[in-house]
Amino acid sequence: MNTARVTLRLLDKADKEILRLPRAVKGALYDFQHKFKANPRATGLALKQLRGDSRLWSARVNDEYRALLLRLSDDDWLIVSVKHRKEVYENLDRLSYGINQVTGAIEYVDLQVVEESVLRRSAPAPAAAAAPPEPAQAPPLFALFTDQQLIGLGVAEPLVPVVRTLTTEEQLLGLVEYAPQLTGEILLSLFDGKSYDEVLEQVTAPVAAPEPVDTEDFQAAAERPATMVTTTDEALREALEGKDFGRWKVFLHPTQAKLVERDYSGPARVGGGPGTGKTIVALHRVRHLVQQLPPGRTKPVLLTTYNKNLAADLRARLMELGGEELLDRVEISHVDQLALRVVREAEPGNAKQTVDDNQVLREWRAMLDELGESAWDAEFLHDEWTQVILGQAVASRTEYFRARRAGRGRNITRAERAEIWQLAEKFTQRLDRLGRQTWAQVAERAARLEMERELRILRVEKQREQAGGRDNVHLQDGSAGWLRYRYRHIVVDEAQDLRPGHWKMLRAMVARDRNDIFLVGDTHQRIYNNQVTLGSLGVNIRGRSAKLTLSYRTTRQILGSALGVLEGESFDDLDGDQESLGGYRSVLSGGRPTLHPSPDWDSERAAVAELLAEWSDIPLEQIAICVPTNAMAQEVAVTLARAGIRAVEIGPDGPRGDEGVHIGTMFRFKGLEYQRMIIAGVSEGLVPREAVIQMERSDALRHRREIQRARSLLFVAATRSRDALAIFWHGEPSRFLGPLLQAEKSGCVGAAGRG
Ligand SMILES: Nc1ncnc2c1ncn2[C@@H]1O[C@H](COP(=O)(O)OP(=O)(O)OP(=O)(O)O)[C@@H](O)[C@H]1O
Repeated sequence: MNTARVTLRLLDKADKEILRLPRAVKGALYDFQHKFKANPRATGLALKQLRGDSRLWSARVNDEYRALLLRLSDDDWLIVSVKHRKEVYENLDRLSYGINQVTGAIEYVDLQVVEESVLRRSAPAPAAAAAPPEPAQAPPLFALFTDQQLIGLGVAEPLVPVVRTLTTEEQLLGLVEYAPQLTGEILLSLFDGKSYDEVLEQVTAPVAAPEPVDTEDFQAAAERPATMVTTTDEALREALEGKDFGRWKVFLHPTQAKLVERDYSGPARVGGGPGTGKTIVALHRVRHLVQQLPPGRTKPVLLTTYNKNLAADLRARLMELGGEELLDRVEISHVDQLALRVVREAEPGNAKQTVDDNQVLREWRAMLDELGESAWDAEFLHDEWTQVILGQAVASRTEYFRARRAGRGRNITRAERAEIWQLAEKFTQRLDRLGRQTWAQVAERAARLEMERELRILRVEKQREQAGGRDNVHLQDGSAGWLRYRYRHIVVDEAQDLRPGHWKMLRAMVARDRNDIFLVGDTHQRIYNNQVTLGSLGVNIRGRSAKLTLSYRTTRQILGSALGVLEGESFDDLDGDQESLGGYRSVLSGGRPTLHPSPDWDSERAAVAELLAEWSDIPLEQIAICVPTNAMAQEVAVTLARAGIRAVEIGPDGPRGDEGVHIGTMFRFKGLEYQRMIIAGVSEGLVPREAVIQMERSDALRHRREIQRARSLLFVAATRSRDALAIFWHGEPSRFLGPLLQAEKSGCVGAAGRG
């Protein structure tokens, strides 16, 4: 059989129509693609060119349904739609396809389908999300822009007349559902108030074709990342299987695809707001790197992140993406585990217990109490020790006198440094005596060990070079293993929360070569105090930094409110410069976040239980409740139990059970995602904590840093939700809710379910 020569692809958005097909037709479509690939001209398929059109063909899926295909070249075919037999020939003039001049992507538009979708939404409906109430005769939405401007931004040309008819947000959403991806992004950005220039820069430029576009060359167009297509059977089968079929596996956004496939001359970084698919990009990048490897049985690619939970999630998703075959070439490990392994490998006798930050703080407090030392607080000393002394691998008192304390808060005198040094030394000895070590110590130790190892590797390489490249130099290290870099590529997720020691360790684990380190992260979501400048840690990302801006998770309404939480803060880019969320957007729409004040904590919990009862239309596991403290999480659980609502707490290792609404502190929600989300206890004094508020007078810099961290925590919590977000508080609302409350007062926030 000559199956290899036929290529059959599926265009993004065609799957939307396909999902709506009757089940039996989906099954038939799956069989169809096999038959088609075996022989497109088999009589049963009745392949024929549509009247008067050179590229559009139809083929028989079953008695009733036909696939519409674009013929890209001889035997390269693209499914653009699957329609009922009767509809295929009726509206041929309403079908339009072409290559977008701006992006070079293949676009297919069925005007009939788009117009019907707009019309469906034209019925008078309750006022939608961010829009002001519609006047009786609303003006066209895009009257301010000329056709040429819209087309120049990348709007699909055949849709421009329909765009002209839109007067409401609902109609616009109707169009966006069936329009090519870029058209939707552009129109929603303009609708949300962005200027022409902003859209050009933030939406169009990142996906514009770098070369002049030949609008007749369909095969070249199919290969561009801008054309969102899939080819494999597996992907098509997934697409046919159901609603939640994992589009992330098959239809990367063009900006995502470019980052996945790019060849980088060194370390590269991808930033971007929550839900923009950074993790998805990291997973695809891993697969891409593995595909470039020579055959073998080793694991030269490391995929790492900052905690156990997230690492387990990465493993599960990578398995989904590429199965065992992919996992066989990738080591997945959370970064602390990796560091601990390095330390244990070097010190097999090290049986120390590694303790978390809470335990260490308790130990600091105990020591200060015993010493009768009241001039210093445990948190300050712990941070100073971890970030300055361990973070910069400060080895002596003299070095500590000279150490940089950038971003560390209040200035300290030389005499104070001497005191801190002495206390830190005492503390280290105390931990040693107790047979304990902290994760920061482990990271620093691992970094040192790996850096020494790298030096040995470099020395050997040099000797070999001097020996004229002959391989007669002993390459063995002390443990008799071959001395070489541990990995060929390292991919890091949630990079914003790694410690300096982690970065130094990772840097030394991989040769400084092309595509050595690929990291994704968002500093707006940094929830630990690990601010780093990657350049100073040997990870030079300058000139290889990019940003994703389209959220696939949250609605525009939730995203807008979440951004309000960050108002007034500035954030770094992991490398000493500033980073913004400019261009951050979504094409998903839904209700506005709702605000629920209560007089006290008891009534707030009762109100939470009431809302949950209203939300009984979806499984409880799709809902989460996020609160500021562990104690509050437990209290909410008790209230819910009394109301007969099942709940599970999220611990450090994930949810502690299978059934029920998830409850946890804000720290636990990183990397998670829910259909609906409740954030409770967002009161002043809890978010931010009273202790942080008090710092304003005693330590202004630290106060500012902690305020930023508290904002980030709330931002992370608010952006976990896909469809609905409800914010509860009692007493005075958190200062971070200011912009939301303001918006509500001025009528820009919806009243649904307001408490
Ligand atoms: N190209 C895509 N097609 C469909 N869904 C996508 C795509 N990219 C991402 N998603 C979905 O968007 C959601 C968020 O993706 P992901 O977790 O990778 O985002 P993130 O940027 O890492 O978010 P966060 O910073 O909040 O952890 C996931 O449900 C993912 O499946």
